[in-house]
Amino acid sequence: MSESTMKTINVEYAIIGAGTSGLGAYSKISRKTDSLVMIQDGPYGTTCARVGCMPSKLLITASDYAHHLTTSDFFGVTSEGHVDGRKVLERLRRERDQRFVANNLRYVNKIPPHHKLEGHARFIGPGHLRVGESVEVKAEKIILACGSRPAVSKVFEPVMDRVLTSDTVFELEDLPSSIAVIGMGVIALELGQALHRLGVKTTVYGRSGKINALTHPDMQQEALDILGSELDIYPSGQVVSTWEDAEGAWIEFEQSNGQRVTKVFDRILVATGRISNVDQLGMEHTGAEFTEAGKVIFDPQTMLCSDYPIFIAGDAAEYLPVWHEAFDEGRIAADNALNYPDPVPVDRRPPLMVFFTDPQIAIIGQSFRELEGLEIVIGELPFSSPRHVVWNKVEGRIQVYLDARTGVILGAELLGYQAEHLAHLLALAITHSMTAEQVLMMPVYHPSAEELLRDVLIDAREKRRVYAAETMIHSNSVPAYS
Ligand SMILES: Cc1cc2nc3c(=O)[nH]c(=O)nc-3n(C[C@H](O)[C@H](O)[C@H](O)COP(=O)(O)OP(=O)(O)OC[C@H]3O[C@@H](n4cnc5c(N)ncnc54)[C@H](O)[C@@H]3O)c2cc1C
Ligand SMILES: NC(=O)c1ccc[n+]([C@@H]2O[C@H](COP(=O)([O-])OP(=O)(O)OC[C@H]3O[C@@H](n4cnc5c(N)ncnc54)[C@H](O)[C@@H]3O)[C@@H](O)[C@H]2O)c1
Repeated sequence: MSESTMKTINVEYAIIGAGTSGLGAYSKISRKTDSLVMIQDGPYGTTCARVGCMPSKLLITASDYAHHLTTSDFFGVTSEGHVDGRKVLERLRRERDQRFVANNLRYVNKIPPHHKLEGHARFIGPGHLRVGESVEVKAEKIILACGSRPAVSKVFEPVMDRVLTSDTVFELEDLPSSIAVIGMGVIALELGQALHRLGVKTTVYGRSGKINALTHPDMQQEALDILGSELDIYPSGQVVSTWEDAEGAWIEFEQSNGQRVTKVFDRILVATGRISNVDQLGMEHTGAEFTEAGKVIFDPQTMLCSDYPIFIAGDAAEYLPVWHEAFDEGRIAADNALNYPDPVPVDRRPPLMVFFTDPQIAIIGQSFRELEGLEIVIGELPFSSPRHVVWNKVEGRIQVYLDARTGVILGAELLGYQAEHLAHLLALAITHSMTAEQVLMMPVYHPSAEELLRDVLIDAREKRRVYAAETMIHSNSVPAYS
């Protein structure tokens, strides 16, 4: 492409990526100026709606129905039925495309054409982007909202025809007969359990032996025990080789005890984490600063990358790669791009994450690992209330971490049926630095799952009293928490 045929666009703001974070940034900046462009490589619609949160939850809901077919006998309700894999996947894509993706596209379609540019953006100099082969963008301030992609290691190269990731699994015409799920993170457990419940012969291969989102060893072990009682799990080891023949894709897995297991599968779902797309932006041309691991240095309170007029948001930042954080970060980045060179730091919300497994896993605020060794008490109970007994869903555990001196709730780890709801109540309490006593003032209906929250806070309160007596701390002493 000669220089003369190259089109150059000069704008004040460029946003790379039209996902949740990029659109969040766009909605703020476009209210203030017309001098902006949002560059999108690949289909519009966002990772969340197309290949992330929404299709995965649609699959999980179908699997819940399948699971009821096999568990309703307990209630004296005999049910018969079978899973039609094609229909499950057709309905998933229909709901996804007609509701979630369509909603997003309606918004994107309303964006004026001169604010949108399609193609792969990469830096060729500070503030200077090449988009595809024929367009250049010169921008004073740039927001990196380019998301992430699934990591697939080289060991799977011989079986790539049978490898799926979260980008491709929802496009299957029919459910596979068997699947190896590689990884024991959130995607592996959510999709692995859903596929298993839909009748796919599923084997999960982990690496560390732990479900690392939970950090208390008892919580990790209980989660593994419960999920392992339903799923075929090899929790620790590594895939040492793969090959394909007429039977399918073979996996040779070396367990941490040195024993090797070899199995054949129709498909392999690789869910071993995601890599930020920032590595494909040519950041070396920007002058930005990097960590030793090669990650762009940024301030999570402003999303500003060092002192350059570059901001980062969403999964690209690899900070808190969940939807509500991508949404927040897009807005924080936009506000600070608008304020540049005077960024305004914001207090981030307490961390919150939910695994939509059964039982669910939820982590709020500071984890046990972060608090270990500090003056805390742990309220702890099995995840059971009269309501859970009624549901016949009594597996799991809840732990709530209190500042031992002040009683302020600092964090919690949950493993239990519909833990998401208690997790949100705890998130509210943590956001407002509430004490267990303050939460215990609210009315709690009987019989409700919230009775479990009340009871675990009473347990924490009692433990705090014992702690105070043992350490002679008066419960109204100077707060350690501020
Ligand atoms: C299977 C799955 C399930 C999930 N479930 C949940 C859930 O239940 N709850 C939850 O909170 N989170 C969930 N997440 C995470 C959530 O989807 C992400 O945190 C969120 O979508 C990230 O948004 P984003 O804007 O950072 O990135 P994206 O939405 O991925 O947007 C980035 C965009 O940038 C484009 N792009 C990349 N490079 C370039 C370039 N060089 N030039 C131009 N454009 C570029 C990409 O094509 C993409 O469209 C899930 C993720 C997955 C994969
Ligand atoms: N409910 C939700 O909020 C939700 C659901 C799905 C995805 N997501 C987002 O998507 C992101 C990606 O999810 P993910 O599950 O891919 O990543 P993850 O980081 O949660 O889990 C990856 C897992 O793979 C393991 N692993 C890595 N390399 C391995 C190997 N070679 N062999 C075996 N195991 C290996 C890791 O130990 C880890 O347990 C998450 O960070 C999450 O934020 C969120």
